[in-house]
Amino acid sequence: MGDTLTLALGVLTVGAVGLGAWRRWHPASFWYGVGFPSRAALVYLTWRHVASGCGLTRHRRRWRWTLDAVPIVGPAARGAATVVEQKRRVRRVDVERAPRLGVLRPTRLGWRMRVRLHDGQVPADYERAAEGIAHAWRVHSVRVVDVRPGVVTLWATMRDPLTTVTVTPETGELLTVRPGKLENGADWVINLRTVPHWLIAGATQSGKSNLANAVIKGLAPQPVALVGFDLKGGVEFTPYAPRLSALATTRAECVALLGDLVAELEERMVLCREAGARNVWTLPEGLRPVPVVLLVDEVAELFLMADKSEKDQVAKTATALLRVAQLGRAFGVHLIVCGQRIGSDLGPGVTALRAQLSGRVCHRVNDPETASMTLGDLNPAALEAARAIPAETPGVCVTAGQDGTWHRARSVYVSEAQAEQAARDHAHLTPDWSAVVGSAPVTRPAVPEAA
Ligand SMILES: Nc1ncnc2c1ncn2[C@@H]1O[C@H](COP(=O)(O)OP(=O)(O)OP(=O)(O)O)[C@@H](O)[C@H]1O
Repeated sequence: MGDTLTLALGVLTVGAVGLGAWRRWHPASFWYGVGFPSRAALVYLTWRHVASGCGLTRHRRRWRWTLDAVPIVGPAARGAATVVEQKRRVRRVDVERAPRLGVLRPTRLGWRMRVRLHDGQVPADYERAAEGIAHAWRVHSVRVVDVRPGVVTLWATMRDPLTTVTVTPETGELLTVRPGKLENGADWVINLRTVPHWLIAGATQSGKSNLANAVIKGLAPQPVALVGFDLKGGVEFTPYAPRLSALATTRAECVALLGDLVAELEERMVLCREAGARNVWTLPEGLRPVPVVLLVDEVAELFLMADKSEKDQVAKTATALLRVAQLGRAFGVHLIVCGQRIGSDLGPGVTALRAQLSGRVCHRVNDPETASMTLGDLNPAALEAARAIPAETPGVCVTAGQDGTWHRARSVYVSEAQAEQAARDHAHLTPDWSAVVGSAPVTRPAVPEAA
């Protein structure tokens, strides 16, 4: 029995050592052959040491057989034998108990397994230990996911899936786009019907515009009205004008468009009330108004004022944007708000708006306050992950939804040319602003000359 066990452990260890060399030239083959069983065996066999090193074990008093009563042979036996006779064979001793591991389940990029928490432990203990566990298991990262009472799931990934991202933003589903990949290898999906409004923060060159490109490319083929607020003088969104129902490039134009949208929301409210529906999605299909997605680039520009004369305009903008955010979920108007810096110093309107934007994306940011504003109220661990995003990986971000989960993610690279092409290809789907809001267009985007 002992020999068989030794042989089995030997085979598994040799397999694990061989695996290192094997993976170097053929990473895709990791889970075949000896890779999976040997890795699983190593995880289970070393778990007690790993848990001990990461401070996750607990000491318990247990009855144990001891070697105290084994007779001593050799020169020391003389004189000692009498003492040994008096010792007990079974004693209560301190033993270190590691948290119990569940079944190791392979995933595309690694594995996941449940861990039963010791009494008094909380998931945060495992979040703190995750980096240590990742080093001990020699994997890219370990994340704590799927927290249930008394149990957490550890998700280990062998390599960073965000190094190269290849997905198509178009999903074919209304108000749903697939802008990139999540760290666990799954597609990153933004469903505006589930999470209606999004706040996207990021320093310059962090990948905000690229994400907006992916969103535009994903939404362009859908029967939705796209509206742009581009206070960088229109340089970001003007190229997509063929697919935009309206574009505002100054604050005055934004105020006018927001006025239109608020009036439209009020009309949709009346429509729903008369039809006995609680929201536009429960209306009969023929009555359902076209969904509107409002993209705001550089939100700080909406709130900053150079002098007191702009105070009224800023207050109007903030109130209207807040109303759109509050009422939009039920009445099919969605906000995607981007900004380099989002801080309470921009005014109380920003904090109130943030509370309504339940979807959050935080790229690399320059100041901790922006990261806290974007993620801090949802999950402090996500905040740490966002602060650790390096400058050399544009597009990498931390995304959090209203369900409390968060992920590292990366948007797929969508060049301006690709997004422009998508806007031109689907220009025929652009609803006229007057048809959308039932009023004459205040701001019609100038369609740029085709190259
Ligand atoms: N997901 C990505 N994959 C690869 N490269 C990316 C990705 N996202 C952005 N980039 C590259 O990073 C650079 C900056 O991206 P982007 O223009 O989107 O940043 P930004 O945050 O909008 O910057 P700014 O605020 O200055 O406009 C671009 O050259 C872009 O090609």
